[in-house]
Amino acid sequence: MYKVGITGGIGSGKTTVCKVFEVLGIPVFYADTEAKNIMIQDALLIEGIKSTFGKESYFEDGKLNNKHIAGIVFNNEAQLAKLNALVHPAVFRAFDVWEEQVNPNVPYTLKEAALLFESGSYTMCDTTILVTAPLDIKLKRVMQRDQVTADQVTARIDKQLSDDEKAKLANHFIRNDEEHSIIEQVLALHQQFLEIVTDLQISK
Ligand SMILES: CC(C)(COP(=O)(O)OP(=O)(O)OC[C@H]1O[C@@H](n2cnc3c(N)ncnc32)[C@H](O)[C@@H]1O)[C@@H](O)C(=O)NCCC(=O)NCCS
Ligand SMILES: Nc1ncnc2c1ncn2[C@@H]1O[C@H](COP(=O)(O)OP(=O)(O)OP(=O)(O)O)[C@@H](O)[C@H]1O
Repeated sequence: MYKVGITGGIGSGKTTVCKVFEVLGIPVFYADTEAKNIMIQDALLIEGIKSTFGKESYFEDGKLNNKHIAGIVFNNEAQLAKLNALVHPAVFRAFDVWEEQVNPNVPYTLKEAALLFESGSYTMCDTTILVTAPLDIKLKRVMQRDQVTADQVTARIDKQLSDDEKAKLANHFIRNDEEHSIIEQVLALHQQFLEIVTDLQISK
């Protein structure tokens, strides 16, 4: 199955863009959401997180204490590396299981991941899309969506590759600012992917 990786900095709008692809019938694997599911379901991972970041990493009802973990890892590179090393391999495995179960008649699948390039998972995709938006728009969107401060958003931005670095690795681009329509850009890319997949099938 042809695999398209999609990424973008915090608040760039990658999830919003993926919802448009879903309307076109394209299955999307949401790595960030999956990471959160695994973090409350996988007993070994839960143990690893508790022993690394403390028992307060979980509430009594088993829910993840996002704020506690975010407060530690986004202020300390070494702690973030530990969290990534615990969570990312489990997310890679979950993607493989998900791919096996996808309807084989769909033309391609999308993998949405905030850290597609940083984690190296782009190497397992056939092509990639980078969603970009100006910094002031990203800050405004995330502060409004998550009720957080500009400093909290900036702490995460600082832990991700810059858009310039990501652009060197990306194959396709979607601009999600106030001047460009996401829908038109998604439709154009969808058409391109359908043509690529058809060409690949003919040359088989
Ligand atoms: C630290 C956690 C608990 C904070 O939860 P919170 O609800 O505040 O954030 P959420 O998961 O919705 O992520 C929002 C955005 O933060 C940024 N972000 C999340 N994790 C990371 C990370 N490891 N490194 C850099 N940025 C990150 C991304 O832009 C992401 O889209 C959570 O992000 C987490 O468990 N992260 C580790 C897993 C991970 O790496 N996920 C991302 C890719 S699989
Ligand atoms: N073109 C747009 N116009 C208006 N609001 C938008 C647009 N694109 C995204 N948003 C809003 O901005 C916020 C961030 O978008 P979204 O959640 O899709 O970003 P993301 O890149 O997935 O973020 P994160 O990395 O934090 O998961 C959301 O509240 C979304 O509804």
